[in-house]
Amino acid sequence: MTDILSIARPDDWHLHLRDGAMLRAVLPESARHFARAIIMPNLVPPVVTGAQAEQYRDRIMAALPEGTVFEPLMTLYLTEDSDPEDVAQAAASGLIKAVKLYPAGATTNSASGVRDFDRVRPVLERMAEIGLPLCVHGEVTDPEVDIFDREAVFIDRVLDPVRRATPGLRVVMEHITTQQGVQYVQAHDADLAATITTHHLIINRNHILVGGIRPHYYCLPVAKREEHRQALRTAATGGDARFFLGTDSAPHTDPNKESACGCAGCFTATNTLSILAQVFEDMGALDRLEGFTSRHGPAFYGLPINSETITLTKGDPVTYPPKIITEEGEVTVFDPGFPLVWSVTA
Ligand SMILES: NC(=O)N[C@@H](CC(=O)O)C(=O)O
Ligand SMILES: [Zn+2]
Ligand SMILES: [Zn+2]
Repeated sequence: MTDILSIARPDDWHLHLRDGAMLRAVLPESARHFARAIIMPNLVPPVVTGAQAEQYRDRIMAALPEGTVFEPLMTLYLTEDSDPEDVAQAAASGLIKAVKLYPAGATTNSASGVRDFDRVRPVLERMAEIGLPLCVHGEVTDPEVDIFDREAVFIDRVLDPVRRATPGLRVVMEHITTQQGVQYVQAHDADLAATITTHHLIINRNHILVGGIRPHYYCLPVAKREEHRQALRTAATGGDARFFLGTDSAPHTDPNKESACGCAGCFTATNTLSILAQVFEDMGALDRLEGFTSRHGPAFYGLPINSETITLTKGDPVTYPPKIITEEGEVTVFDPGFPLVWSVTA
């Protein structure tokens, strides 16, 4: 039985760091274990231009505790007014590693997102030319579509047509939650990949709703039926390089979660690696953890694998703070519902 595991230092390919006091409080939680992260641009106002991304990157670096090494990989928020030239320049300078597509109204801070896909065609075509990936929040916003079907319908109605219309466009389906998402990735080539979150490997929709409503398990896309969670676990642990970790760790203060209209997002930065080690052990796939956390993502983004390593050790139950204290309020750390026994020891 393996109880010590050394892997290349992980990266997080989908992370919300926010700004100001929240940024200062949550950044150390990610930087402790992760070398790099794709930083989501859904601030208020959103990070749309190269200049805004540069300023945001500087604020992140300024918030980094002394002696900590962490590289934020910046993204731009795609709007109908995004300028293809600005996007291309930000990519050429190495500042940004992707552009993020939010359908307008699909999730937290997505009001500036895309309504009419024809209006972003010039940007998408430019991205295809230069090989810059598009990260997609894949849910339709049509009020007629049931919230549990919004990802599957998005694939048919939006994603597949956009990909056909833009040959060569590299796409990451962010935080997939369905069997349909897994199958869509498997059916295509290496230009299409998907991130999978930690929490979607742990919870299904019952965890949110049975025995009382659990606001800290509410995120978007919302967790689906158990069969979908099983499909995600099989995909994440199966060794296919098109699936990699994007935690989607998304802090909201407790009052904003525990509310009559609670915000969507699970905060998993603190205990993600302990949880993932348990998932991979349960699936008999500990030898594939490194691929998911540390190798597949860099391969897709064309970046080197981190040369440092971290060590996971199985032993006494891991203690972690149930809440992170911020100047804006407390943020509850995701509770996987079982004791964690894998700790990051080095
Ligand atoms: N995942 C979430 O439930 N929330 C994210 C937005 C997102 O990734 O869709 C957030 O910014 O809070
Ligand atoms: Zn999203
Ligand atoms: Zn997200």
